Amino acid sequence: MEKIILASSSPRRREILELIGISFLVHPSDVDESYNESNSPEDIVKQLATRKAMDIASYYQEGIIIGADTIVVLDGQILGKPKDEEDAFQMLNRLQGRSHQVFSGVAVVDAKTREVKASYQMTKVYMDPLSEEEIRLYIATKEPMDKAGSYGIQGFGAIFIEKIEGDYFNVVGLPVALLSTLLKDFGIQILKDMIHPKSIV
Ligand SMILES: Cc1cn([C@H]2C[C@H](O)[C@@H](COP(=O)(O)OP(=O)(O)OP(=O)(O)O)O2)c(=O)[nH]c1=O
Repeated sequence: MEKIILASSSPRRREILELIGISFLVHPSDVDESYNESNSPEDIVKQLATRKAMDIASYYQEGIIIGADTIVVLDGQILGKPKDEEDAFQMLNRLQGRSHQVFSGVAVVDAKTREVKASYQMTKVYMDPLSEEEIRLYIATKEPMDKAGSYGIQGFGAIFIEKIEGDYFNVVGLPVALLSTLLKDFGIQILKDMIHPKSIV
């Protein structure tokens, strides 16, 4: 059976992969995550996911490497992770009371052949109005600081997400149904090949 390697430092991505019961190793990439602002959001997340997966593929003779990248898009402008608390405040102040898009790219690389398959998902997220005080209280939890758009739908942020249209896991950082489709292109069927015996109850 092929070894699966998650090229990510994100605990959320690890938890999502654990949810579906596959066995994998974690090997985070520290490649440069800069991008060309004139590219489309979908191209940016696919490129960054591919860059992370290709970087880690270079350490292995064989195995299937998974990379991912998530950004928030508001009025055509990309919001990544906040630089500091003030930046988080600015982002949340812009996002509150309206909808935005979350794009996640996923790339799967076969380390042996260097074949790459990359795709993306978009989820529309509606955020409730937030007062300045609420934004400051939320920032004080530190939850925003390592997340695109400065919020986590899976944490305290759940309190002010009114609804979403699209894949929830895409917002958290790993659109797992899309990943499953990409893995099929490499001959891997999660339910048939990969479910870890310990996860079956
Ligand atoms: C919008 C949103 C983002 N996020 C997270 C997902 C990603 O981890 C992060 C965006 O940063 P990324 O650069 O995509 O990922 P990362 O730096 O955390 O990890 P790595 O590059 O090593 O894979 O924002 C949430 O956890 N919840 C949310 O609701």
